[in-house]
Amino acid sequence: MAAMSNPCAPMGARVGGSPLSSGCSSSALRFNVKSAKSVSFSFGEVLGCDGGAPLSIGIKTRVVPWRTLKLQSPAPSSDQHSSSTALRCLGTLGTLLLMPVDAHARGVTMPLGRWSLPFLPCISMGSPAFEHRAGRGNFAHWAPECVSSQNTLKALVDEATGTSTDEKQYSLELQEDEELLKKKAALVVQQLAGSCIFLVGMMGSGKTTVGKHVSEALGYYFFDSDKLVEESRGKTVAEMFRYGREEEFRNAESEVLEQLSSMVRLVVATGGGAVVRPENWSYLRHGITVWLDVPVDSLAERVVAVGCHSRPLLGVQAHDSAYKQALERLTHILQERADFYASADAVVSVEELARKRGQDINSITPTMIAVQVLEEISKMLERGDRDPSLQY
Ligand SMILES: Nc1ncnc2c1ncn2[C@@H]1O[C@H](COP(=O)(O)OP(=O)(O)O)[C@@H](O)[C@H]1O
Ligand SMILES: O=C(O)C1=C[C@@H](OP(=O)(O)O)[C@@H](O)[C@H](O)C1
Repeated sequence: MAAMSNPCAPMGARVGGSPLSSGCSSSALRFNVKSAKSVSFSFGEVLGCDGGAPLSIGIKTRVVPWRTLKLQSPAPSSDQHSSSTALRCLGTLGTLLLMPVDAHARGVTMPLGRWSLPFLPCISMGSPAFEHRAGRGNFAHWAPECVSSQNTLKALVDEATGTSTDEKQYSLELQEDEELLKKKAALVVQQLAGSCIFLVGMMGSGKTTVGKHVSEALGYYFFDSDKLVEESRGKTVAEMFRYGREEEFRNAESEVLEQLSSMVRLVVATGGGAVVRPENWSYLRHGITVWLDVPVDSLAERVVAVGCHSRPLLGVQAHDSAYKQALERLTHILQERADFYASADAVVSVEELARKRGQDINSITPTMIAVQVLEEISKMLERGDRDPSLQY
């Protein structure tokens, strides 16, 4: 953003009560560039500049009530774009996340804490480095320190820890999704007639997370096949892989699936590799299989955010390039398995869901995905695609 000398000027919005068109207001609030804090702002309330240094503001993104969030910074070469992005961000209520300028740019993955507010524009104090350096990082590593020239910051932080209008709106939307899930489940549970649901998909696709929502809504039991394998062998998945015992893990996984296949009213999160063994399909076909299809870059962000130690197949070693390693490995694994996943009875494409809802992929919550899982199962059963003799 080197050439963005006065990004505020074209916006004509008000910052701290003063028109921006005359330049950046430094009286409203000054941020220490090293800072990393979350504060809440109302529309056009406060956006100051430190000694005339430009602010850059990331593209507005809907925050998921989940652990990771992808933030994108504006296109590096387009000042115009940055300005109009800034304007759009100002046009929302929300939280502004202040990031150290020299650390990270596009595609930042970070754990979310208290600042899980609906709209999270990402702002940084203008530094050419910020806009032009691609990087990834963990928010927790950034030193939180924020300096205000007035007492404004404290008020803003206080506001951030309270309940904003947006939070209310957001929790309302979450409630609506929960209601929708319950309604959908009440219908689909009849159609299912006790059949189990096996969620398949890549590691990190949300089988466990979404599966719990689906099972709760249906009044089904939930099982994570990895957990059952660990219990049956008295070792973690990572331990089994570490000692070169993938075969032992795969055998245990097949045993677990076989046992589950004779049961009813279950939602099962299968391990990402379960689909590869033909034998496993003979078990999975006792129930309804649903593929959670999540773009590979989102998968990489998620698994890196929670740490790759529990997913030994990724073989991610160095922390500083964890995302890159995970992305490469996941891409490769997906290529090998895509056809297997695609032979599931139903597919939920999170990308497609996001497109239909006009939202960012990272804003699609597990509850929304759970609704879609039931929707796809319902459509599939209505079409009569599935051989009824395969049901339990
Ligand atoms: N819809 C979602 N949006 C954002 N993060 C998600 C979503 N679903 C799951 N996650 C996160 O991704 C990670 C992997 O999810 P998990 O359910 O364990 O996947 P799987 O069981 O398929 O390996 C977890 O940290 C979870 O919180
Ligand atoms: O994709 C795979 O081969 C694996 C996925 C993991 O499960 P999740 O999909 O639950 O991460 C786990 O079974 C094991 O690490 C192998």
